[in-house]
Amino acid sequence: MRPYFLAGNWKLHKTPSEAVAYAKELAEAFASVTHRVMVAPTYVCIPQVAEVLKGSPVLVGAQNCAAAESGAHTGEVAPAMLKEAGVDVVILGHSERRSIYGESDETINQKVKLALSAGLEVILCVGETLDEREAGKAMQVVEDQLRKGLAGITGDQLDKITIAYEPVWAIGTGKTATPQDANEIHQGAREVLADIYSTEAAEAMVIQYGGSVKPANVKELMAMEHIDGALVGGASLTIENFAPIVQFDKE
Ligand SMILES: O=C(CO)COP(=O)(O)O
Repeated sequence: MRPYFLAGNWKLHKTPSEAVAYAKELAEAFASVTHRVMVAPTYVCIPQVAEVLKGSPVLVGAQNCAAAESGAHTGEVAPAMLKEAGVDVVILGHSERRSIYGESDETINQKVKLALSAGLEVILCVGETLDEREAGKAMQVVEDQLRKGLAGITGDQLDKITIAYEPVWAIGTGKTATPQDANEIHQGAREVLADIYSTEAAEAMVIQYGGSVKPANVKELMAMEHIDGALVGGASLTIENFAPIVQFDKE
């Protein structure tokens, strides 16, 4: 059985004081949570949020990292710096990093390698745009992003990697892929992973769905065979929305 992994990506939201107050609510709400849970604040909030979540099962995420370990990279934060600041998991290859900041698969692959060597876990995001979906190329895009993002990553590193399938057209739009459509891509992604690594390795990999996940649709998404969790944006920003998502199977 793959463990469910529910993650919140706060994107460009919450000041340090707001983040700390919210982290306290999360620590209390998820003190005895059974699934894996993570929240990813902005860089400046990480040390304080990590302090609040110390001893809690809620993992600390970062939304990005530098593609270098140190040096002349103004404005960047290196994976080892994140690790020391209390980060457990880094989200890489998010569609907003790809589209707004022009990150290529090669840069993302470099980040994946550096993050793993710094002792961080990685959530590697993949997903097609609306044009690509309408052209019938969704699976092809996802396959390409997986192969390039994981280039040079060995089978024994896979337990530190989660894949997040986030169709770009479903992010922040209120449009969700149907559970069946999402499951189909997740299954295809698992077949790609089986081809690169092995069936056993692919079966063990956690694949999250992301894109307008909310309390009202989380249950049916999580019921699908190949959907093992969620990467949540907007609905991860309040306890009212995030708690029922994380505890989707609680009566
Ligand atoms: O991009 C996302 C998470 O990384 C999804 O965002 P929304 O849940 O706001 O659609």
